[in-house]
Amino acid sequence: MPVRINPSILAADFANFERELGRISTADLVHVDIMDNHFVPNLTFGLAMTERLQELSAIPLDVHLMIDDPDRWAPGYAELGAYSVTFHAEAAKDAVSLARTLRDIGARAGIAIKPGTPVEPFLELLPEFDQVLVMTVEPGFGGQSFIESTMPKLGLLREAVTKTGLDVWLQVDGGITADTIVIAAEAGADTFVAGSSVFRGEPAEQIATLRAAATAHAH
Ligand SMILES: O=C(CO)[C@@H](O)[C@H](O)COP(=O)(O)O
Ligand SMILES: [Fe+2]
Repeated sequence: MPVRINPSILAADFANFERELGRISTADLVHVDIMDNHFVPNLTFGLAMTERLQELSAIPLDVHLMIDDPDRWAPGYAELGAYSVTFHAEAAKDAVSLARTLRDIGARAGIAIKPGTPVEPFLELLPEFDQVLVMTVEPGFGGQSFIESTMPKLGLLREAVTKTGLDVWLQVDGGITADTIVIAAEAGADTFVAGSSVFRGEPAEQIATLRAAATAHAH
């Protein structure tokens, strides 16, 4: 199964995004964390900065919205050209309707769940989404430790995706390193977000290491 490695620019130098994007050119997508200091206790940036990243980036954008009222804001990220737009189930008023809007605009539609949110209610909704993001840390900050107790959710998702034959990517985000990526790949993930572990070292080397480990253990 193909795997995808998506570095999170939350761990990059915010004053040098153009240079930082150049350091991750071997990645599949660039993960862009949008935080509003309401849904999570941290603040990053919004539409204007993302629009500029879309212009600068040679690889597609994987937008992760950690914001209240995604029903209002998410379509704007699809309209600016983001390849994938993922919003949180806990914040959305009508997740299915929002996913349909995102797809109509031309983006892949993703739904994210926090570590404490059960996955079962979403299994029958899988045809409505292109990606499910199982958060492996509490959303809000980079550099946290991987929460392994989230892994059974991936098992359920992988089983449902295999059974239905749908093209739904299963993403993990938070605390992904060369060690934890093996656990997540074995559990069923195929799309991996990594911030600190990519930007802390030499990004091209880190991306290659993560890709090799995930490929060796993916389903
Ligand atoms: O969404 C988030 C955090 O809420 C992430 O995308 C982080 O940016 C991942 O950072 P690391 O855990 O890999 O440092
Ligand atoms: Fe993220």
